[in-house]
Amino acid sequence: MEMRDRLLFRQQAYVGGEWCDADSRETLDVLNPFDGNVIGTVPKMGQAETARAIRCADVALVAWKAKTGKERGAILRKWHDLIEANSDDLALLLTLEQGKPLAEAKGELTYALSFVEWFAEEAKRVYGDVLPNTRSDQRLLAIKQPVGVCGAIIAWNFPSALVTRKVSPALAAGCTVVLKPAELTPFAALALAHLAAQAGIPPGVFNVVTGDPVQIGKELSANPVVRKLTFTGSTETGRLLMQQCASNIKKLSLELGGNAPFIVFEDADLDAAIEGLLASKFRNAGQTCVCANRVYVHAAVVDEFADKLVARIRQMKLGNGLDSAVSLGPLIDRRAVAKVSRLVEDARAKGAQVLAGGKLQKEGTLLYEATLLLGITSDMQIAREEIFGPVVGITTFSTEQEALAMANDSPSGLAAYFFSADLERSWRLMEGLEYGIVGINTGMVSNEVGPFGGIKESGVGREGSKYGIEEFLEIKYVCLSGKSLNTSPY
Ligand SMILES: O=CCCC(=O)O
Repeated sequence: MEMRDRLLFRQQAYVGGEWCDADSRETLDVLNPFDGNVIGTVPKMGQAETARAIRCADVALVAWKAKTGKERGAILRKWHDLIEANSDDLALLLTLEQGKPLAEAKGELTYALSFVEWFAEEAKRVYGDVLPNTRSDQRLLAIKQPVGVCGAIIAWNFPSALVTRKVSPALAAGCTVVLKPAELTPFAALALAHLAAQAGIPPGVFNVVTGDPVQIGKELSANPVVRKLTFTGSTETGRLLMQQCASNIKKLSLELGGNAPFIVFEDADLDAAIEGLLASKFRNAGQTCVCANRVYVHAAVVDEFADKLVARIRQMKLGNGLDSAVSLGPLIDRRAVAKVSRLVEDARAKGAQVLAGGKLQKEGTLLYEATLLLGITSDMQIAREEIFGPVVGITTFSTEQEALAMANDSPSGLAAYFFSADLERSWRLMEGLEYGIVGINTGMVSNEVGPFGGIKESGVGREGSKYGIEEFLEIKYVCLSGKSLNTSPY
């Protein structure tokens, strides 16, 4: 399969409107997770190049924030249209570097586009407020202004959608951005930067630096010119970035790990629950922060649920994402395989039944089979850790209180799901779940309209939605005082 426009395959970083190499000329190899072949290389940049990109973003900020929201929105709309026109190529690139099946890669592009479209429109809807006076010789206002230069660091699991979910609201608000894609999946972001340039996003407004995550992350958090850092990735890295940003009290948005409970009550539509679980759990081979992670099924229906689920799991085809029959791609790297294998082996050793999968399809590959484990208990590692792989582990419960207590027994608080036909129970559960996102009778909650984000150790801030642009705006309170204001004859 070939790309129609090879120019989208950029192997240099994009800084201040120029395509450039690392000062050292060093590069990093990017591998196809399906076969381990090198797809290409990107510059191994560090602190100095990041500082340069920040300076470019700072210079570009003056003119970009001076544009009206409508003008910025129109440029974002052009970016949207170019991404749409090139989405087959972009999806191909995504499958090559990330491994997800091509149909899912196309789905990710649609999802990525939804954020650009949404924030192109939101750009013109940034309102302030006229506040009630406390004195008759004063007038009070709250106006909203762009935060300034923003750093963005994204994960490897959604290399396109995470770019647009962060960059579109930032640009819409009038901020400029220096983005670091994941070392494992940099090409999607570079292709999007290429299209941004074509769309007329001015030099320096959107910069992409590739390379050493530690050095780039340190500079983006320590450099005082960067006024906000937005990050998607692990809780561990989020905690470190939060500490680094504390030195200059930088504004932060963190989309961190989840450990989503998925509860199936005895009154649920079991077929719908199975479809919901498959959609949630096996999206991107289970490598999604909102994936169902701990599955709780009521004792009265667990056997029927497990039987039906095994049948559906056995229909899944694992392999090369470019093969149209494949519904499950490889894991991202050896570390991911090691983690999934450790969790499955620990559960098996402690008595879990393996009803499907439970191993690599072939040693030496990253192809981990869709797996179903029954009899998960709280002493097993899989009951506490985020799996980030195609493994369903079922725990049985008997009462609503028990299910809710187990669901909330986690330091994470991103997404939670449950299936029930009982309206009052649904309302109770929705309120009781300590999560930023709740899916009721669905396993798919992500879209541009819903505020995406977590509570507890899953992060701070919200992305997408009407709230997403607020993360890139500061409120300025204005108090205008004047003697003639209270003597005005009008
Ligand atoms: O894993 C992070 C993003 C997942 C999503 O946006 O649904």
